[in-house]
Amino acid sequence: MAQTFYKYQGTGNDFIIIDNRLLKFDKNNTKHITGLCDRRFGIGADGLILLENHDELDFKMIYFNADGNESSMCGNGGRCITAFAKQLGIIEKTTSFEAIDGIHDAVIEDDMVSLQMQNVANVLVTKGGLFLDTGSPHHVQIEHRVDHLNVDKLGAEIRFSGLYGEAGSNVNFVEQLDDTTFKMRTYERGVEAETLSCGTGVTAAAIAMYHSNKSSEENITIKTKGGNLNVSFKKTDNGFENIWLTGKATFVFKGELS
Ligand SMILES: N[C@H](CCC[C@H](N)C(=O)O)C(=O)O
Repeated sequence: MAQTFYKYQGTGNDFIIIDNRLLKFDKNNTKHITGLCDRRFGIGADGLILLENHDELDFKMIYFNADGNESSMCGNGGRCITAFAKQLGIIEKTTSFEAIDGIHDAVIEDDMVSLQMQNVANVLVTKGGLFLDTGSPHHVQIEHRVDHLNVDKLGAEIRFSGLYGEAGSNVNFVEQLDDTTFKMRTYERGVEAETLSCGTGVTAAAIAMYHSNKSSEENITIKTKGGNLNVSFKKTDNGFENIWLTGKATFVFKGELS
């Protein structure tokens, strides 16, 4: 029987999402996942997400980058799978689900989804910027103007520089607009190109801007090519807690895998 797929986008970060509660999808077929994510020979997406059953929670999220490899947490994907779970009738307005970095709560209101992110204990100084892990690893550096940057080139140089070992890191370029607003572009590991937004990256940038005293607010708006995202958090003695990533998550179309 053909498998149905759903295409979602969260502020321009786009995903193929599949209801895999019957465990029929071959997670080890990297070539198949890469093919589905290919923008010419396949459906086209930055990543592929599986929704599976969980013993106690509403569902489990499994995330693959467009390179076909299972990856670390995807913030925009977490927002989109929440909207997908509502579309399937698994949840109403709130949920708790498990992802690779732990348990996430989320709240959905119309097409806006707020996703709680894992706490962040450390923000490290690195070559040219800051490094932190918000469920995925992120290099964050401040630029005067991000619009004119060659993000694919600069991002790849940092991502493959060895600065972050074999695993590498996502790379974020941030421009300050005012005390609570920043513009940002991201080179995404595993997509190996600029994406229109990156949820864990936006979260990292907001925290990095507060950490470096560029903002004094615990509620920051990040403008990305794909749309605006909001990050709220609480600074505590243990770092950053009660971190919420909020933005639109939209169903685009559904189809059948051949
Ligand atoms: N490419 C990332 C995972 C997806 C992150 C991004 N799509 C998000 O919304 O957080 C990585 O390999 O670390």
